[in-house]
Amino acid sequence: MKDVITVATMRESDAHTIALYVPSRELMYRAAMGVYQAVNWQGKKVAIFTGSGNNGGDGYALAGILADHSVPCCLYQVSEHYSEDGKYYYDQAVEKGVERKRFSEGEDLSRYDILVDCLLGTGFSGPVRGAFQQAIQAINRAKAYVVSVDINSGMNGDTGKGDLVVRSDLTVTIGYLKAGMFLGEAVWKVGRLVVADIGIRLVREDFFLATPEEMVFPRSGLSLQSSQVTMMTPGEAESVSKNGQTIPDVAQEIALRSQRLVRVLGKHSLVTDGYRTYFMEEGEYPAEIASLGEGERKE
Ligand SMILES: NC(=O)C1=CN([C@@H]2O[C@H](COP(=O)(O)OP(=O)(O)OC[C@H]3O[C@@H](n4cnc5c(N)ncnc54)[C@H](OP(=O)(O)O)[C@@H]3O)[C@@H](O)[C@H]2O)[C@@H](O)CC1
Ligand SMILES: [K+]
Repeated sequence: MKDVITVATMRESDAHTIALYVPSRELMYRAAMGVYQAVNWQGKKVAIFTGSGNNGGDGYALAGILADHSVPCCLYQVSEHYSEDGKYYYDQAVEKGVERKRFSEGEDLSRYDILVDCLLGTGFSGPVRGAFQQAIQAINRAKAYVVSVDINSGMNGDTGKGDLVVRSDLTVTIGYLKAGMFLGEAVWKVGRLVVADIGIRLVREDFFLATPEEMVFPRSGLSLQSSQVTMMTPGEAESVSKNGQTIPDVAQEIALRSQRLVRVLGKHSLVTDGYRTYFMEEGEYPAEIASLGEGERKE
């Protein structure tokens, strides 16, 4: 069972960890090292796309690590701005002789085997702006293997939504899984998903990724094996959402009011009793669980 968290929890946990335990620069290095360790880079031509925040900073730190391991890479900068830690690792990458380019539309990316997406992370909000749009389109058009760092750029980490989102072959999420990656269309934008543990102290637990056997509901005493399950589609949950509620918010509210489990169907179904909320891990499920609640779909 793994924690799945909201962007707010991730950002608070980052800040808490930085304030009390680990300097932010060290966390950024660990994030980049986590990405480095998740991919076989040897013999590959690599381009790293960087934005203006700390997600871009992860990319600069990765460029330095790749240079240390004699893996050639080119930085494509989509913004002229840097975070403080990002600038530190950018300067290091420059010192190490990493090639750099300002990204421009129509860039030929066909020579690269791996594209790394460090454009936008948990600081992203609203529709994708400016040159970031062209960069995301260029990454999605390319034939190369795409690695997204932390969150696929353009995706809202809480809802999984986004009009223009990087499609990755691999997403290395930093610290903890983010809820948006399991909701709606997002699951089809994320290829393989791995977590880079960088020693973030979690300030609270939100949701969990679990097998059906691991899903227990101590506060309500309800059980997935019982018949007390209301089934909903994501569209049905969204249709009753109010005041910006996300799908987990809606499901939790309905579960608490009805004192039943609510299961929102999807590649990773969400199951909640209002107190504990799980996303189902992929896998073969026993027939009685797979068919649970049929005929009980919410109208
Ligand atoms: N120390 C830590 O906490 C650690 C954080 N880590 C990493 O940092 C990431 C979070 O970094 P972050 O907070 O700097 O935000 P991030 O996602 O890079 O981007 C923000 C920038 O994007 C821009 N922007 C926003 N919306 C936009 C839009 N719609 N369209 C276009 N641009 C838009 C906005 O620019 P502005 O418009 O304000 O100039 C802003 O500057 C996190 O995901 C993880 O990867 C790890 O290294 C571990 C340690
Ligand atoms: K990203």
